[in-house]
Amino acid sequence: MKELGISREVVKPVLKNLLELYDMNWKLIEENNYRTLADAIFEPLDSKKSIAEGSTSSNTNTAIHKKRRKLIQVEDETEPIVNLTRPGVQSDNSSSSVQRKSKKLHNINDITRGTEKIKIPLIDDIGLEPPKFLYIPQNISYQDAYVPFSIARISDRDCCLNCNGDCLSRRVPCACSRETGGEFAYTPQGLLKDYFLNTCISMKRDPQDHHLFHCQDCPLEKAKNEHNPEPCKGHVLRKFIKECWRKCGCTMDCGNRVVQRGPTCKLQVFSTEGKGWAVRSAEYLPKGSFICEYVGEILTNTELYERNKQGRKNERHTYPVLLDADWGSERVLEDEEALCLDATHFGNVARFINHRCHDSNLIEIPVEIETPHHHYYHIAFFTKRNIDPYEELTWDYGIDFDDVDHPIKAFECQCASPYCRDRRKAIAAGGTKKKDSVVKGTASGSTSRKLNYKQVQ
Ligand SMILES: C[S@@+](CC[C@H](N)C(=O)[O-])C[C@H]1O[C@@H](n2cnc3c(N)ncnc32)[C@H](O)[C@@H]1O
Repeated sequence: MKELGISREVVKPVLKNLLELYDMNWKLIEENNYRTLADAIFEPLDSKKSIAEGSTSSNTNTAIHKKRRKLIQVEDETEPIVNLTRPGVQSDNSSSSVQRKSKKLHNINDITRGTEKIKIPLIDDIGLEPPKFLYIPQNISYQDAYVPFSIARISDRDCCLNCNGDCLSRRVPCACSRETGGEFAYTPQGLLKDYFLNTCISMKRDPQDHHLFHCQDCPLEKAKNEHNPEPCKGHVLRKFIKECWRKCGCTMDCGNRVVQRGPTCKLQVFSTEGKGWAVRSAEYLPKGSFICEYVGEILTNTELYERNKQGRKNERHTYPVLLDADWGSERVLEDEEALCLDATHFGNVARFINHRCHDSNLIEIPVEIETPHHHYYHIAFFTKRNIDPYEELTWDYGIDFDDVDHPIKAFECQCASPYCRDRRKAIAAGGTKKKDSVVKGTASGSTSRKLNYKQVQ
């Protein structure tokens, strides 16, 4: 304790109380590197500080937290973190299921089980239920999804067979830059270029200002109401990043291969009060940094609908992501081509990233890697601005909190954004927000309210 700058005078009375409480059993106090003692010292300090700051945030980067983190070393849990429910039965990942259940802290040294190049610890300060899922570093088809990767399906126009080394250092950009207008989306430092990132941010923020594609037979509307679907509300034709791949002559170090190399920053999963598990980075991240992909099972929309139906009564999904960036460009999509990613049972670190309305610090961008056919693609998260160490990483799920028919039911949003779209909270608090202050039409039929958000961007 002295090493942490805690004086004898502070330790002594706490220790005395603990010994009395534990019938002089030293073993209980020594366990986990004197964690009980540390908790007993820090907890009253933590709560005093939160009261003084009027804050209940669990991730406040205070000196106390720093000291405590130093002491509480992450245990190496050799047990797999899975306790997988049988296929088809949803595990409950709603915020209610991730509430504080016991005082036992579930720290894990590396949730990836060595499947990523980096270790991703799970740090529990408050005693949350451990997550029930299996970590996978890459997407995998559940059953019916049609995801054909083949050399023959990549034309010579869609790859750079004759390149070698690093495509970014070529004087004339190669064929793989065509998707991004003849310029690569990445800088030599591996960040997304500003112009590209800013266009993606603007398309997400103001979809109504961009071209919407309307499907003739919208898979989303069919999932909501199979027999009498409403007309398609429109999908934004999203901008894609295109990375070099197997048919390209460049090396794995080529600057146009960022997402496929996997996460590299110091990510951590941590516990929060109210939102369950969350993700942060232990290091500073400049604007345009790649964080991770959204990895999960590749499902057809029908499979997702079936899963929702089965799980509806008592359990909830993590938030599945529709791969709808190109849906409207085809007249009718076959069912096995309308896909989504579901990270409920199998997923990567992205399944822990929480939602924040409008001013989230991450944005999800479609990435073409193995196939030029946009029924299937990757979803990659990039930072929208510079991010300080230990800031929670969030993205806007695009939820329409008013859409009661949506296959995925919205949760009660606790994002704390001044632009929060969840009107139920405002109404419960006696607010009088009117329906006409809402503008329909983001991708996936989600809703966005017209606020002064633009002015703060
Ligand atoms: C993709 S998961 C995110 C990780 C999740 N917190 C966990 O512990 O597994 C989505 C779920 O997290 C919770 N969640 C995410 N963002 C939230 C928010 N802004 N407010 C409340 N709950 C949130 C909801 O339960 C949601 O269904």
